[in-house]
Amino acid sequence: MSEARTPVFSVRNLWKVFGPKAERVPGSELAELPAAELRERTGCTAAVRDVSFDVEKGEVFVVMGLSGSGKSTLVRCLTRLIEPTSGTLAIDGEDVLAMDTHRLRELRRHRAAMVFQHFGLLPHRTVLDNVAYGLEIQGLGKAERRAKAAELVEKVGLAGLEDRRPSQLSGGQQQRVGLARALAVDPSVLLFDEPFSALDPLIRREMQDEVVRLHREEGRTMVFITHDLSEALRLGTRIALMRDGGIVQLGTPEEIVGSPADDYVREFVRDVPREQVLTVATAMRPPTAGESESGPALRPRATVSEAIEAVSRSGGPVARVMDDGRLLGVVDHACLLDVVAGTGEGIAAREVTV
Ligand SMILES: Nc1ncnc2c1ncn2[C@@H]1O[C@H](COP(=O)(O)OP(=O)(O)OP(=O)(O)O)[C@@H](O)[C@H]1O
Repeated sequence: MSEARTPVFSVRNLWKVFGPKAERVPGSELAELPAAELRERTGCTAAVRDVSFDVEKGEVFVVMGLSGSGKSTLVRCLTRLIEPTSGTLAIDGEDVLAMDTHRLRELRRHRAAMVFQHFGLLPHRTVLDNVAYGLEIQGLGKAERRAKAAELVEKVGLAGLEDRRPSQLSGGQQQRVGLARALAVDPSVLLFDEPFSALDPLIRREMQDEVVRLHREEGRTMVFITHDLSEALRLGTRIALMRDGGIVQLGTPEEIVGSPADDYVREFVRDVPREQVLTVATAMRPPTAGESESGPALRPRATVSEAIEAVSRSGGPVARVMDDGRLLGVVDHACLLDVVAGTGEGIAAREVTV
């Protein structure tokens, strides 16, 4: 595998079982038991069950699921804040389970920085010093770390508040300090544990925009835990949907909403406005004679909702899906309505390579 393609995290057959003699569960017939029966017979809880995935460089990998599905345990296993029971785990190709204490500390400080829901700020330090803290433990000189911290404070939109203490900030502002502090060490991956769930909806939205912006501008790799489906759909390059410790589906927002893997996922995404998630690349069909000449042009990533607007504004029968001047297909009223009504053939049947 070439270096550019090495995943940031590579996780295979990972288990975390809490309880007495936990290591006897993975791979045995106990592993097949439903959660309640396993608990009854052994006193153990399988918080993470045989999970495998890669986190690719530059993606926002969302871990989503209801309370108790195993999200926090899984993400804490990635830096061994929780020790996995079995399986393999690598960061940038390096075996995390083989790391000694020193190397692990280095991993958590420099390579995989965590942003928590409870910001974990130092109450007696100013905003600037809280951000500089991560650099202090890295051994940077005072002037250098204050300059770098000031830059980051500005980046997360807190310029002017450098000298305040955390208690003098709103929840959203405190969360921005936490984010700036995590960014200060320039980690290869940022891990977010439900960072915005305590914030009110407007501030939460602002923070989500901040994550989208960071991702777009810096291509940061992020692992983001949430139990909120709309947050997952908004932020995720891919989403791992967890249930009872296992991943029931891993895919793009469009795949999860357009082709749910089973009834559980289908129920989970039932109320999602499909036209806002599914793209014209999914909805389109081949053009018939004459259709390639006119009609508004859309990018393949345009949502069905945007296509509906374009078609209705143009008054014509179709919109064309174009990529770099190349016609990929067209969408007409019927294709678009199929998506809204959920009566289409589904992504798998229709998928067109773009
Ligand atoms: N230290 C522990 N000892 C025993 N069981 C635990 C421990 N930590 C977590 N669990 C159990 O593991 C399962 C997964 O918990 P986890 O906190 O990972 O879920 P979660 O999806 O992050 O939930 P939430 O959204 O509520 O934070 C739950 O059944 C939980 O009770």
